[in-house]
Amino acid sequence: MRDLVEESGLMIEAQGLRIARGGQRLLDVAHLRLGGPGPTVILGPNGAGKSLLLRCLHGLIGADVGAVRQNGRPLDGDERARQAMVFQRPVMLRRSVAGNLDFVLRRRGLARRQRQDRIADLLAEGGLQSRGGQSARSLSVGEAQRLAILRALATEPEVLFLDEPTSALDPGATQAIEALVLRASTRGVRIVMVTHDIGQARRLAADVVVMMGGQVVEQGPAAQVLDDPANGAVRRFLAGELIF
Ligand SMILES: Nc1ncnc2c1ncn2[C@@H]1O[C@H](COP(=O)(O)OP(=O)(O)OP(=O)(O)O)[C@@H](O)[C@H]1O
Repeated sequence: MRDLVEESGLMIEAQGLRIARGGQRLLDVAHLRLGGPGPTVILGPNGAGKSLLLRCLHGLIGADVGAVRQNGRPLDGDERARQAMVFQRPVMLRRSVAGNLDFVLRRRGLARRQRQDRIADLLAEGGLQSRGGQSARSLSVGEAQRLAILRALATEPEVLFLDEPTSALDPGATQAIEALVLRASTRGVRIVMVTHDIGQARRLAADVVVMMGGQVVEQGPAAQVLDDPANGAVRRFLAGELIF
């Protein structure tokens, strides 16, 4: 397997992560390193543990045992501040579209003029130039997801976790999100994205992690994992068989 660490400044590493509830193993990840320059896509069927893993990597939930390290350091406040996360169904603040971005920029301590410039840039980046004054809660689902990503990008994260950001979207809205994510990746934001859409993994991923039954069953460069997986269950999943 290619060593992903050498290619990027930022490396996230999970070691011996285990979560069990009611005697059932939900997550059991022996070792995972995320550090390549392009997007990493975490792929797998429903209930595979993809969201749990993402939440652990972002420090939202702690594993029963095991640890997440970023750049060799425990995931403390300073390290977490370098991360942002966008959820499947983002919650918008009860403010305008611009107000949602302004909220984040204020917390970063930007002066009014700087905030205005940055908001204009972000709205243009997300194709929401004409929506700045509109209530964020009145946006379409696709527009709201774009705003959620812009709001995350407004924190200037080094790593952006995305949990199935296009699962409720049609192809056009999905394309707009994927373009936004790829531009962020090109600018150097480390993308780690969960999906169960194999086509999306093919379109976006530089590296792929496949999860099943709470475990990482395959990981590596996208072409290798998607076209020539070693694991039989992964082969069947990628071939479109119903895996559960
Ligand atoms: N707080 C919890 N308590 C008990 N079980 C949980 C909890 N959170 C998640 N689970 C269970 O852990 C398993 C993995 O859930 P997870 O949401 O990570 O799956 P997933 O791969 O993201 O699936 P999907 O694609 O459907 O979102 C599921 O069986 C889920 O019911």
